[in-house]
Amino acid sequence: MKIIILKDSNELSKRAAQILANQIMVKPNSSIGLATGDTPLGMYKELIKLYLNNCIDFSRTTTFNLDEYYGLKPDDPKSYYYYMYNNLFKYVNIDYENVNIPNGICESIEDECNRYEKEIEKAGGIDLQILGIGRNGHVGFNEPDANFEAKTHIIHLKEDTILANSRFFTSPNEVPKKAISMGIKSIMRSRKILLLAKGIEKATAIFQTVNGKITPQVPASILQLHPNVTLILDLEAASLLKSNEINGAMDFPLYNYIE
Ligand SMILES: N[C@@H]1[C@@H](O)[C@H](O)[C@@H](COP(=O)(O)O)O[C@@H]1O
Repeated sequence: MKIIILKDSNELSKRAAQILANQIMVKPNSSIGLATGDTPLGMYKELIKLYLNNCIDFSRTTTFNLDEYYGLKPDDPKSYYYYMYNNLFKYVNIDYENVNIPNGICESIEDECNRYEKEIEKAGGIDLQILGIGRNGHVGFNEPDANFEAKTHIIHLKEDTILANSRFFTSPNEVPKKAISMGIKSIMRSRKILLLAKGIEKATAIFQTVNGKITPQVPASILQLHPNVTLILDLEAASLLKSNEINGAMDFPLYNYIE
């Protein structure tokens, strides 16, 4: 694991956008795995700026979103389709043919999950997967007690996730109880992974991800087994990491990574 600690979320967003833009510059037909939530919003803003400055061309890029709420239509303002459209896609030259987001209103969940995995395969796998992290250590919507062998599947959301995500809804009751999410196996097959975390409420999950034992109770801990993972953290999310506790996760003492 490579860990980059930056002083605030603006710096985090800029750095993440630079890494993503570099991936597309080096390989214009890259497949990029995208995440939603509050954390990557700044990165999407930075990507739009880079696009408007002619620094990035999305025309040959394929995207795969990690997840979608089950039961929400794409035009529902709470859906992840709506989020992606309004926070990135409508501002850049992405070809909608190349945009993939699980269909939250599919007739058959099984068919939809199989279809999604086939699309990832057809695209040649994911080159760079962006991840956020839940405060309980979930990635995508792979909740604690995760099945590390799972590909795209339906997930029953935990109470903590429903509560945490209720900030985007008018009340916790409105938050869908299920979601379709790429599984841990789908995520672990990505060639590179970039996990972003900011804020003190992510500090424990980050500590466990980097330093804890690999366990389905902390789904993100499986990333310790991935050969090419970079964590970009702000100071608060990194605040529980201490250089002498990091178990070789970093090549250098922590302070070398604070920029
Ligand atoms: N399914 C998403 C995750 O992909 C995201 O990482 C998490 C954290 O979101 P935030 O960045 O808003 O804390 O929220 C949701 O549960």
